Amino acid sequence: MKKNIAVLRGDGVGKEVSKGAIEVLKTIGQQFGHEFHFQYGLIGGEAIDTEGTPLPQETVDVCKQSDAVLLGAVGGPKWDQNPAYLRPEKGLLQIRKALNLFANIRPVTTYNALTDISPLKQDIIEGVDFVIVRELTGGLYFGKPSGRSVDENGEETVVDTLQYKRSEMERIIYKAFEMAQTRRKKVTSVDKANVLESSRMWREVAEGISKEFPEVELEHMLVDNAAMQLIRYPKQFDVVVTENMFGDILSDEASMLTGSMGMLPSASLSSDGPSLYEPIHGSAPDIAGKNIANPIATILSAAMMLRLSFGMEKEAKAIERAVDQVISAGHRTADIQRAGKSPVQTTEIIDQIKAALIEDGAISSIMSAYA
Ligand SMILES: NC(=O)c1ccc[n+]([C@@H]2O[C@H](COP(=O)([O-])OP(=O)(O)OC[C@H]3O[C@@H](n4cnc5c(N)ncnc54)[C@H](O)[C@@H]3O)[C@@H](O)[C@H]2O)c1
Ligand SMILES: CC(C)[C@H](C(=O)O)[C@@H](O)C(=O)O
Ligand SMILES: [Mg+2]
Repeated sequence: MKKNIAVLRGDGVGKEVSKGAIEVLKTIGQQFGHEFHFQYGLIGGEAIDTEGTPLPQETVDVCKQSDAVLLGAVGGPKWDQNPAYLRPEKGLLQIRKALNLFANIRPVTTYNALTDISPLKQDIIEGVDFVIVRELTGGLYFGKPSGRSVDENGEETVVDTLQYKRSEMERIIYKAFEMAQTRRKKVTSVDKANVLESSRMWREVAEGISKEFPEVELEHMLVDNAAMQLIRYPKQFDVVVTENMFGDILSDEASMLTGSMGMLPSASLSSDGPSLYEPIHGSAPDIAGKNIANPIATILSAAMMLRLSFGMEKEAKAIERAVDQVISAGHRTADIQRAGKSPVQTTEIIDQIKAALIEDGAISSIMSAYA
């Protein structure tokens, strides 16, 4: 198969981790006979510096012409004091809107080999396997009005608006039910219905859609409780669906069940065009440029791209198996290494994953499973 992949490397570790995903995709292409063409676009801080905007039109065009988009991460202290329209993160929100990436799928799957670095008891995290379905193009991030003003007494006032259309709630909750149908048939809808009107409508919509999926169990959970339950007993979750900002916060928390922010991939699915794949983490300025970032979240995001955008299930599984092999063999970047053991560098673990694909049989074991 021939596929065009738009690559937005972004800032900080975004560049280092996206390199890993590209190299792994190239290896998969060679091994399975696919032609992946990579076209690069600017986004975030780098785009501000060179083009004067966090999302140049050319980048949007490259993405729209692609079959899927791979993104590293944006942001960094250099741009933290910039006005809102010149923040790297603005570019990320704009590309999500421009490509209608309404559904952000964030799978949380723990690796048994990594339970040794968790402060949680092994039986709590072993076998955790759930998905956060985060609404991505609405809510507080996009509601209007938003901004500052000065009232008649000269006092500064600020407003952000949590706004949703019913149809925006319907499509994301529907997606969650569809996914639950193919999994363990449970949807946990997370909201703050004891306070927010938007959450009360969210609950209504969830109840309505659940009637179309009689075999899927629906439960409602308040977001503060959900934050606690994620740590107390994460195995209770199958599909968690929630609005934009709750999903952002809960997924960073959930990443620690897997050991690190550097382990959690994501897919941002479009309603009408190419989808985008990115790690859930940011540009990690504290470790950028040191060759120590964990590229696995981005490599697993590439696997999601193969599965969800290209229908390449075997290829996706081969990557997941290679990652598992490398971690199980004890090769770990600093964020997931045990105290006293020496970590491997970003470029080393990328090479090890590529080697696991080719030499150590991750591909051949997948091929024989499918034979
Ligand atoms: N999707 C994105 O592009 C995205 C996501 C989150 C944050 N950001 C931006 O990134 C910048 C930094 O934000 P932050 O520090 O709050 O969040 P962050 O996710 O960049 O980092 C949080 C912590 O996790 C660690 N970490 C993150 N990714 C890692 C990896 N791959 N390997 C090892 N450790 C990793 C970092 O070192 C840091 O200690 C900000 O400008 C923020 O807006 C961008
Ligand atoms: C950088 C920021 C706008 C972004 C978000 O909140 O969506 C990030 O935290 C993420 O999770 O992708
Ligand atoms: Mg986030």
